[in-house]
Amino acid sequence: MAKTAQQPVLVIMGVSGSGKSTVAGVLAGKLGWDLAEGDDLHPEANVAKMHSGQALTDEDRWPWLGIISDWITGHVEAGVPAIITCSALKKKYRDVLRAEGVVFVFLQGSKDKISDRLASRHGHFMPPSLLESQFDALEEPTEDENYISLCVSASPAEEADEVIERLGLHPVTGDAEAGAK
Ligand SMILES: Nc1ncnc2c1ncn2[C@@H]1O[C@H](COP(=O)(O)OP(=O)(O)OP(=O)(O)O)[C@@H](O)[C@H]1O
Ligand SMILES: O=C(O)[C@H](O)[C@@H](O)[C@H](O)[C@H](O)CO
Repeated sequence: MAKTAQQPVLVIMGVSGSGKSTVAGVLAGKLGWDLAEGDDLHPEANVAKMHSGQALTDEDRWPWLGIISDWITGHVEAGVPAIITCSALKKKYRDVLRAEGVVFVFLQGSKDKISDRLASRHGHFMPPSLLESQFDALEEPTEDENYISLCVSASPAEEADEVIERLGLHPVTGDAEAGAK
């Protein structure tokens, strides 16, 4: 079971299309917490590379993970609870992000399910053709990591409520249900 610190930082992780941005947005609204979108922190060259249909390498990802890690550390040190999205596909990437109070929220879904979602998503730089490489890179979190995993079959509001309930968080609305409306 994941340990929840007084002022946690949640890293919403998973392959492209698993719903990280969507769930993080709903959660941040319900909790009233700071939110950052990991995609917005990529160096421009990374975005251009993905847009052109090429998967990122470890070398491409390190500088980006460094920026995300700094954002996390800033919040941990200031004692400000927060949510950030980051694919965090490999254990060695999560090792860079891990800090006191960090909880990984892994959005887990089948390739078919996520592929359907990507097929109906428009206007995003990440092409659906890269999904295969995302699953190839994925190393699911293991027991020694502070994480929970969520099956991505519920609505975004239900998924957010599940995170709130399982981590014992407190929505600003006073009631997880009320925030879903
Ligand atoms: N719980 C859900 N139920 C149904 N559709 C969802 C759900 N969560 C997200 N979606 C849809 O799936 C698509 C992918 O979601 P989203 O963009 O949030 O994923 P992501 O993991 O942030 O992707 P990326 O890493 O590529 O930015 C979007 O079109 C979104 O509207
Ligand atoms: O690690 C990676 O390959 C990248 O971070 C991708 O996962 C993208 O950032 C994102 O998912 C696309 O929208």
